[in-house]
Amino acid sequence: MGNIDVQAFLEELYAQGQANDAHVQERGQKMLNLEPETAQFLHILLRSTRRKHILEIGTSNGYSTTWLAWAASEHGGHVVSIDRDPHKHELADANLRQAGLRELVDLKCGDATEIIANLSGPLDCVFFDADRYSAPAQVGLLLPKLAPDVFLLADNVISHPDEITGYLKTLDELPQFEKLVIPIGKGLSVAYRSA
Ligand SMILES: C[S@@+](CC[C@H](N)C(=O)[O-])C[C@H]1O[C@@H](n2cnc3c(N)ncnc32)[C@H](O)[C@@H]1O
Repeated sequence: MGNIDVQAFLEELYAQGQANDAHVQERGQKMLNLEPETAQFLHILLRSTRRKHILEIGTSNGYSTTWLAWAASEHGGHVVSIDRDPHKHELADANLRQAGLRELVDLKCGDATEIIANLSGPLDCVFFDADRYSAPAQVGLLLPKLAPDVFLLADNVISHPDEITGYLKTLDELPQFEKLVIPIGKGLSVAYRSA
């Protein structure tokens, strides 16, 4: 991972994202980074449970991806992260290089549902942070690719309750999963199935 101070890098990257989002008008140009406390919670969760095969849907400029890859780096894991925006894909590439974590991340550029259809498993953690309307179909495609012991995580439960309803309903149809919503940041849905 090199000698970089990843925590300091992440603080700077978050500040850059906030500054960008304050001045750009178009939503597609905003970075919409995860709240730092949510990102840190994911980092602790993934590190402590030694997640090795992590999928992130919604890379943006790589802020949350860096947190996930940093967690994975502790125990030989890796991350696949998807975003359809080529400019953000390039930013994430540069940011992960700067963080010294690029080799742990497979960045994929394109529509998440299409990419997921061709992805191989097993995955032991999926983090949904993109187009919430597509998430139910993505869960369906991912089910056969999930490890027996797996987390399904999704942000924006409190901030976008209407948009995330379909995803939460889909989770309700999966009785093997224990679920809760943590009121951290914009509201994090945590679903866990044990082996
Ligand atoms: C909220 S941002 C992700 C923020 C990022 N996880 C972070 O914390 O730094 C959502 C991202 O999802 C991407 N996105 C939205 N819908 C998508 C889709 N259907 N397929 C691929 N990417 C998508 C957008 O381009 C955007 O960069």
